[in-house]
Amino acid sequence: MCVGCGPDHPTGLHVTVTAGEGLTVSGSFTVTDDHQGAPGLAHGGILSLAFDEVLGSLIWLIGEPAVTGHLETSYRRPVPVGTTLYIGAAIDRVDGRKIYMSASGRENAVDGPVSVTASAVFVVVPATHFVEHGRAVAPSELSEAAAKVAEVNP
Ligand SMILES: CCCCCCCC/C=C\CCCCCCCC(=O)SCCNC(=O)CCNC(=O)[C@H](O)C(C)(C)COP(=O)(O)OP(=O)(O)OC[C@H]1O[C@@H](n2cnc3c(N)ncnc32)[C@H](O)[C@@H]1OP(=O)(O)O
Repeated sequence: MCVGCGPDHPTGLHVTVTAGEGLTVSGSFTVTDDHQGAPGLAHGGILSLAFDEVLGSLIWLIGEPAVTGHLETSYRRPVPVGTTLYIGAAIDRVDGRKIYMSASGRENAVDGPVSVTASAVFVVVPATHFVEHGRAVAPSELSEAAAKVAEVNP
């Protein structure tokens, strides 16, 4: 039910992400009428969510839970409704619990014009973070997340 990536989420972004070489991922997000801000254009906050999602996917490669500490987004070109953004993201460096990441989103092709760039600091947290701070979740929700780590990075 993740609003960024959950395939069954009725109003989510349905971002898809694939692991790449090294500590990289690539994702895509198609902007629909549900994501409009100004007439005909994507809302910047929605684009920021798509980037948070793709950047957040990098933590599956590390296998440690982490949360977004800081996310900075630069909007370089307007993104029309109907665009598919191809988002490439990478871990640039790790400093203690801090994971520095960056990403760029290109319009309608992996080599299309750059529309949005972002950088982020994710902070590694213990798995208990989600239990202590989240609403009560079924054990199956956490075990599904743990299984995803094993699947992506055996
Ligand atoms: C049985 C297995 C179960 C596995 C379960 C896995 C489930 C995972 C499922 C799916 C995950 C993928 C989903 C991705 C979704 C997208 C990501 C999101 O939307 S996350 C939500 C939004 N973000 C928050 O809600 C954070 C809220 N903030 C906090 O919780 C804390 O402030 C936190 C953890 C970020 C830091 O708090 P502190 O007390 O733990 O850590 P301190 O000691 O303050 O900082 C540690 C280091 O980090 C730096 N730091 C802290 N906050 C920072 C910030 N905001 N920006 C930059 N650096 C920061 C500090 O300067 C410090 O650095 P120095 O070690 O001194 O060098």
